[in-house]
Amino acid sequence: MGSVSYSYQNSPSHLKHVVPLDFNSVKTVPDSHEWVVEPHASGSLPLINLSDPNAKSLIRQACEKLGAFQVINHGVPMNLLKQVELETFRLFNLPTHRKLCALRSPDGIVGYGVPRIQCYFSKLLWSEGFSMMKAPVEHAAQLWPHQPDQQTTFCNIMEEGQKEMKASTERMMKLIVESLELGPEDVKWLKGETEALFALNSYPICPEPNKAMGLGPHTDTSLLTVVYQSSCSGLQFLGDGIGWIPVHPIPGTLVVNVGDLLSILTNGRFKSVLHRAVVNDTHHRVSVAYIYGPPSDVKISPLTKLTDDDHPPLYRPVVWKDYAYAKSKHHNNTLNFFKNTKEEDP
Ligand SMILES: C=C1C[C@]23C[C@H]1CC[C@H]2[C@@]12CCC[C@@](C)(C(=O)O1)[C@H]2[C@@H]3C(=O)O
Ligand SMILES: O=C(O)CCC(=O)C(=O)O
Ligand SMILES: [Fe+2]
Repeated sequence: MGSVSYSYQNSPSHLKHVVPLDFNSVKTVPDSHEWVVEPHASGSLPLINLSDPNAKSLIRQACEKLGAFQVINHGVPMNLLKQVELETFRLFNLPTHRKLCALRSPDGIVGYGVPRIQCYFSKLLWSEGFSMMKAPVEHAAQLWPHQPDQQTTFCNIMEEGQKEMKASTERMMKLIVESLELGPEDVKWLKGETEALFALNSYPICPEPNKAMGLGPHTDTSLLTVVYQSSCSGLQFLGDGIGWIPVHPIPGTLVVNVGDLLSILTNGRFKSVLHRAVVNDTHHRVSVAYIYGPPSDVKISPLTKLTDDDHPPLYRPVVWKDYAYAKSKHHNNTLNFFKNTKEEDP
């Protein structure tokens, strides 16, 4: 990958779903990236203090009603979040040819490239991403080949960020389980090696933000996704009968949303909520998502205690990997694809 400016237009067609547009080189939104962006509504996300004695029931209500909320007192140090953000800017501000040295393989999950959900949409997205699991040692060496100190700093901060996000997410999962009047014995696998993906998202400044989309409407495949979006808005959740609810950033908060697997686990009680990220013409926005799922060998199915004769299990058991694979085929219809078909009476 020796060449300098490597724009999407010049890339072979099989790379169009992997190599992002060279956003700095365009003054208008090209046809390939032109979206009709529905305007947002008014409204806000519930803000929950994790130290509040009522946190449990507030989380349950938020997960049942919208499927998303914001948290404070989440335990992740503010200073660490700022450092993760700084390193995220360092990465995305690298020249395009350098970022392409850490390109994700077309069927891979980790590395640099367009968001994996690009394949759901006919129009291209105004964003780029970098995902990792644990410390991205090899990718850091490709991104900063002549700066070993920067490689170490990047890896250390990303590792620490994942460690703290994991602890906070596990605390919220515990509250969720208790809020459903269940105990650790009902979800023994939560104590095992849960899997997680750390995804850095970048939304370059867009000359015509009403004609482009950062991340198109999607639900996450995870159990829970926890997002740090710093001081720039862009993330919006679709509320039933409300429309796109923008999340105005409050310093130090994290945004949490229910993913498809948690919706399956709760037999549909918790909503896996559609969300999107819009772009703007003044700020380069970044966000950091901790995408938390079950251990790789655990089949997720509706919890027995949440089902009975009147509430039969709505979904078939599935492991995360198979669910994610099905999602690349069925997109936002994947939950329906895993629905139990009602047996006919004899
Ligand atoms: C295990 C997962 C979770 C995926 C799909 C698959 C691999 C890559 C993940 C992400 C990471 C970036 C945002 C997202 C929306 C995307 O485009 O790719 C995520 C998506 C999801 O949460 O569904
Ligand atoms: O950029 C954001 O705020 C949203 C990111 C997101 O939805 C995701 O990573 O799945
Ligand atoms: Fe998402």
